[in-house]
Amino acid sequence: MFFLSKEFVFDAAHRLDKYKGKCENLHGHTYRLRVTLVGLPDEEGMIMDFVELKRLVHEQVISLLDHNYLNQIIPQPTAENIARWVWNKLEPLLKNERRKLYEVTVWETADSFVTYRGSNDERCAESEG
Ligand SMILES: Nc1nc2c(c(=O)[nH]1)N=C([C@H](O)[C@H](O)COP(=O)(O)OP(=O)(O)OP(=O)(O)O)CN2
Ligand SMILES: [Zn+2]
Repeated sequence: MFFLSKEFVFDAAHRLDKYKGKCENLHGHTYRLRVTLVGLPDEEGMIMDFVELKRLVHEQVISLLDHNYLNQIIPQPTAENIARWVWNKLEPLLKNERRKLYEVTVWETADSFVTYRGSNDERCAESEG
């Protein structure tokens, strides 16, 4: 099995509702996003063409989030909720008979990040973003 990843960067503003601290105030981050697929190469030797993955993630995610106010798009936009939102956007578009989305990682700062691997891993009832 192969794992294929591509990373992206976007800048956005957010605030965390009911957060007791500085993050309740409007502020921004340069977010980093990593999308990872798992699968087997096709006859061209690719799980997925990096060029096509870049196009898809830009179209479905980056173009919506970059230089935007995340609270207008994702309720309570923590790194967790952003990662799940990205997963929900991309998962149906990436799967075929040889590959599927494996994980989504969102860095809020250089040393703070969350990885999401889909609803099978979730144990809590949550509101979908
Ligand atoms: N589990 C989570 N915890 C926090 C999140 C989150 O998304 N998931 N988000 C925040 C805030 O957005 C905050 O901006 C992040 O704060 P922090 O990690 O402290 O980042 P800083 O760069 O501001 O850290 P400094 O050490 O002050 O430079 C909070 N928690
Ligand atoms: Zn923040």
